Amino acid sequence: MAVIKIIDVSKVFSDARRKTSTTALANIDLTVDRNEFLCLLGPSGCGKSTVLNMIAGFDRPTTGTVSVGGGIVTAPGSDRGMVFQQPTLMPWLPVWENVAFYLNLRGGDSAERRRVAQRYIDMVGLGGFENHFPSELSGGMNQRVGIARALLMNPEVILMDEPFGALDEQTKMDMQEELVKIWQKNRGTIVFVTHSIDESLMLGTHVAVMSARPGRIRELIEIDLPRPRDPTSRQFNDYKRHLLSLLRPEPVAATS
Ligand SMILES: Nc1ncnc2c1ncn2[C@@H]1O[C@H](COP(=O)(O)OP(=O)(O)OP(=O)(O)O)[C@@H](O)[C@H]1O
Repeated sequence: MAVIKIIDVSKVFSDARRKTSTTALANIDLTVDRNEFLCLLGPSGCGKSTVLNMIAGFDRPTTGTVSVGGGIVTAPGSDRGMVFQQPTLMPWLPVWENVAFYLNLRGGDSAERRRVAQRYIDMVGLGGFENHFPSELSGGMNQRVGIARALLMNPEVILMDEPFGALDEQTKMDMQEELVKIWQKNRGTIVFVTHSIDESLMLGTHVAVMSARPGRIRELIEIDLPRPRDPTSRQFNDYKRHLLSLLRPEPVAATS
């Protein structure tokens, strides 16, 4: 069943001061079903974040519609949790209060908020660090805090914008494994932006390959690989070859 529906969406950014405009997206159609893990893959500047921001409700399409759970998106909402490349934590709050941030906004019993937060802290493997402050944690651990905070909202969809982009290779692989485990356990729908072919193949049930600006969906591919995925397997590399060919610049027609 479709949770996210993007229908004929274009996005033009206008700069009144410079009197210029940029067509970031042109006529995008994309459907994401419940429990899918969709990776949006494409070169820098092709509009991946723009698509995610429109699903999140941070931005509006110039034409076309984006809907989540049957309703047209007009603003951010608690049905969509966002995880950014930099985890945007409150440095003055300990881990557990960062994770419980949205519960804190609602008020209520502190012991109960702490209990709920602990569940998600344990889920992302941060048990024992509840009372640490973000400055006392590594980049990967802070990113786990951001993921726990998004999971706690129990949103319909989780939107992730290159969440592991700033991490070293080893931490990135650990986090990918962890995220897949959490997704397998909780299910739910994830849209994950990346420019890494390997990352998209390690994670996605589907990969939507975007073309360079103006962004379009070149192909939506279902990834039929067993988990845990083996990046050295023949099937993995068959997909990789195909994705590479899609990401190569489209040939320009020759002129005489
Ligand atoms: N607020 C904005 N105002 C003007 N132009 C914008 C704005 N946001 C994005 N753009 C332009 O839209 C295009 C797509 O940007 P976007 O950030 O969505 O790409 P991306 O694929 O996520 O890139 P990257 O992988 O480098 O983060 C780019 O040309 C960018 O300059």
